[in-house]
Amino acid sequence: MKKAQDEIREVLKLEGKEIVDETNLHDLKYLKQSLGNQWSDVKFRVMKYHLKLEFLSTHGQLEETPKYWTELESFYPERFENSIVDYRGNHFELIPFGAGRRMCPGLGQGLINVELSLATLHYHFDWKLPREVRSKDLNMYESIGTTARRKHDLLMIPSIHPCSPLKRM
Ligand code: HEM
Repeated sequence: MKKAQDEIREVLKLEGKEIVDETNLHDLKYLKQSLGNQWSDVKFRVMKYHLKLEFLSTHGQLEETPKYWTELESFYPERFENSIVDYRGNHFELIPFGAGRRMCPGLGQGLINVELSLATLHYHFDWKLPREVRSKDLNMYESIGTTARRKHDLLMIPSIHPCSPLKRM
């Protein structure tokens, strides 16, 4: 998370901006790499807003293809760093949008939604687990379904980062 936040905050600082928009997304390389490892359904409350984000996972696919990927049980976005494999249906090792004639026509829109939301949340807030929860004790089971969701909600506590204009509100 820290690595993704540093990347976003650096990109916006260079541009003299305080809000992430679509033009920044192509510079967020680490964030994009980490999406391949994301799963879940995140609900949270920031000030008076109740928000819900859903992430789709490639975890199941990674698990099924141990000969193509290493460290399958780890959150390891760097695995995509020098990889020619993309998610656009050209490489069957990673097909979060499917492949072929029936692949997802909403790929572009879907990605922008996920990247923009995630980049915004990373830019404006630091996220911590509640004090009594240790990351190694988190239950990472997924529920069964078309998409891979967390079986148990993940509760995180946001605090506004000094670079965010929300700090001045
Ligand atoms: C991150 C977001 C998304 C992911 C991961 C995703 C993933 C997928 C997958 C895996 C399929 C099945 C492809 C296959 O059968 O080979 C699919 C199909 C489809 N998706 Fe998405 N999708 C996303 C967002 C969207 C959005 C935003 C839209 C519409 C605006 C959309 C519309 C569709 C439609 C209409 C199909 C059926 C295509 C067909 O059967 O010909 N998807 N999607």
